[in-house]
Amino acid sequence: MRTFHVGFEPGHPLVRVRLGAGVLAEIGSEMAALGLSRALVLTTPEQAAQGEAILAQLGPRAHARFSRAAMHTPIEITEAAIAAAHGADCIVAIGGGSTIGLGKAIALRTDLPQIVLPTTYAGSEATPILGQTANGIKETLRSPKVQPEVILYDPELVATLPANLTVTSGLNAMAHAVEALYARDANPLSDQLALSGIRAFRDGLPQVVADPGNLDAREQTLFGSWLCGTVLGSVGMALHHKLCHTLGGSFDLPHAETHAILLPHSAAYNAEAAERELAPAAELFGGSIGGGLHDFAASLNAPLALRDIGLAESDLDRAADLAVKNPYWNPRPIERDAIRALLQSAWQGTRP
Ligand SMILES: NC(=O)c1ccc[n+]([C@@H]2O[C@H](COP(=O)([O-])OP(=O)(O)OC[C@H]3O[C@@H](n4cnc5c(N)ncnc54)[C@H](O)[C@@H]3O)[C@@H](O)[C@H]2O)c1
Ligand SMILES: O=C(O)CCC(=O)CC(=O)O
Repeated sequence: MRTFHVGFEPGHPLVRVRLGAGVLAEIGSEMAALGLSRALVLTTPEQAAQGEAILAQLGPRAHARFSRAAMHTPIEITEAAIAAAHGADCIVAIGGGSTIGLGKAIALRTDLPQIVLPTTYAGSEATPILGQTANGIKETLRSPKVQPEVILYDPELVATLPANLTVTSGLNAMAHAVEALYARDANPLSDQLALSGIRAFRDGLPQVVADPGNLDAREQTLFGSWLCGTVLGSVGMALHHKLCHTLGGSFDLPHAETHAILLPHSAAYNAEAAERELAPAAELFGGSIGGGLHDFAASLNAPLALRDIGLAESDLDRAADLAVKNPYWNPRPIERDAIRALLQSAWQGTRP
């Protein structure tokens, strides 16, 4: 089992990270080390039984369970969770980005410390970023208040992740790292974190798909998730994340699948403008970043086409309009016709 403490910017809290099979059993000792004794345990409805098991594990250190976490952190659910948090002195979140997002939203408003146990590869646990939705509009903020204090990565928790979510969630994590390579504020440390994260998934994902219970490979991919989440939290994102937020927010497309489908296309869009920055990643996928990522995703049976996850072809014009509406930095200029062509290609699932 590995334990380390990391902090990147002045004013941001030091994060305690533990990684290894069996670390799930350490929630109580982590609470004790922080002087905490009344945990609010968070899950989605689908993972309520896992939350119940944690309540039993924590015994007198358990305060209550709230199992209504939902994608994109709707504000009404946060308000209900804050009511359930009354009397608690910490949050224990077990789940993917949705559950961790709810913990962050509560922490933003209450300052309760967070102990998180990720069960997907999305990487939210490693960032000071919170996306939340009010009146159908999703907004993203950055604050040291939302960064979880303790992350417990237990490979046994991702071993139950269904094959499709294993693959799409892994590609979601890789997307953070690919965009970090050409970020305007990239630096030598973020480059190394990003490349190590991409490599961890390039090597580990095929192994966990072939053998979901392979705990060594699950640990390698969880470590990749921490690397990719950490770069997401450290440098700015560009075209790929903006497109995913547009498609997720305005067309209600599922988060991880949308990332998985768009990644080869957004990487290809930027391939020439960021040739030098992307070169080490392209090398990991046979020399072509867009085509190589497409082949990698196809080899893992990832969804490849937006038409297969609910986007209508008639939505592509509006999606392109929305994607170019608010200008943002990207290595290649954001041009409406080129974005429309990218979306067409991603809708059809064509190899870029
Ligand atoms: N703020 C950030 O830094 C950040 C980073 C990445 C993602 N996100 C946010 O996270 C959300 C998406 O998170 P996600 O992709 O992890 O999905 P999720 O948390 O919504 O989980 C998807 C489904 O899989 C289930 N699940 C999770 N782990 C499981 C497991 N091990 N076994 C069986 N079922 C399991 C969940 O209960 C849920 O039903 C989005 O809202 C996204 O915006 C935020
Ligand atoms: O919660 C969000 O949507 C913000 C974090 C983010 O951009 C990561 C992602 O899209 O995977």
